[in-house]
Amino acid sequence: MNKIKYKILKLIKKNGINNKIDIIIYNINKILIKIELNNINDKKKIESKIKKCIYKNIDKNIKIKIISNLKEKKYINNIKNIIVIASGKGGVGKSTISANIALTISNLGFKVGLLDADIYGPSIPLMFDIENEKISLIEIENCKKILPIIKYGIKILSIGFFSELNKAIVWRGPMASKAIKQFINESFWDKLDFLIVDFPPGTGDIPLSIIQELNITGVILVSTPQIISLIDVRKSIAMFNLKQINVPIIGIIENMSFFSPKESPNKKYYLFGEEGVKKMAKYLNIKFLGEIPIIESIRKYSDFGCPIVLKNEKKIYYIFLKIAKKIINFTYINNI
Ligand SMILES: Nc1ncnc2c1ncn2[C@@H]1O[C@H](COP(=O)(O)OP(=O)(O)OP(=O)(O)O)[C@@H](O)[C@H]1O
Repeated sequence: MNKIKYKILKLIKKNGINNKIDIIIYNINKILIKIELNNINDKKKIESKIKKCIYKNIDKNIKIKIISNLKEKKYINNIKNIIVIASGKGGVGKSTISANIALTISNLGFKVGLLDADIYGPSIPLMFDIENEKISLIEIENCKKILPIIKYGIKILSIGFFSELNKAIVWRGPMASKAIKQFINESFWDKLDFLIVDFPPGTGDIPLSIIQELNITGVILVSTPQIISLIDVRKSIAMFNLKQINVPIIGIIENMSFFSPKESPNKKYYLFGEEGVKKMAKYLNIKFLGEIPIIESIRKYSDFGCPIVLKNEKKIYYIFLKIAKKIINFTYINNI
């Protein structure tokens, strides 16, 4: 047995696969190969190379099972891109940015869904004035599915629809990730080009277990320029970069960058510090996607249930348009 094991290891190395590998031979016809991967996307390619060389050089009737240290994430057929909007700290504008980006991408002609997965404070229903909407089910191929609510041309589901107002739900990691998974897999999104996910802030076990379940195309981080927010967002960056997680970071957005009073629009007051996110992005070699100033109407229209990009405020719309185009470009490059 050891002879065969050694032969297979040699063959695998000869085929240019240098990953750490362990081989268990049950009997001459059945082997298990454990392989250490850095990226789950390499699994299929390596698997087929290994199988090919064993079939060709040893025996084409051997049953080979290959397992890896990284878990394969579920791919959702009808959703082309899942974009997560995350932050280190709460209250930095993650939901505001999720809502406005979703609407801007939709305005460019894409089919967009918005999933409010922020179990700590789901605010999308308020921002879209759909707090009192009732969720309905639809039967598709003998299966009951949740029907997202359609508002301003996008499909929306929020964890807030399933919790009574003013009643806090005590979520645990597995419970939250199961609920989010159900939201994605057991809802009738139909075909989507983009599903924007407003993520719970931080690096606790809840965001972590959700990330492990989803096939995320890329993440966008949001931070204000103040030090306390930067410290927390760096923890989130480290989490997304973890070998076991390995979610591509599309870039970072600086929110509440500065304030310009109406009477002197060219003057900028850096209330939370100047260009903190921009500098950090450069230092960490992360793409800086744009800065959004503090503007009263952003807050006002969100509270009224109609995100600012739907209003005729060209300057703000162009800020979101530039960011949206960077996201779309990222997905084009990544989906090739
Ligand atoms: N650029 C901005 N200018 C003015 N107000 C803003 C801006 N960005 C966000 N806000 C306001 O700040 C508040 C917090 O924003 P938001 O709810 O989007 O943050 P969040 O990070 O999603 O918070 P949470 O983690 O609590 O869900 C909201 O009232 C929102 O309208």
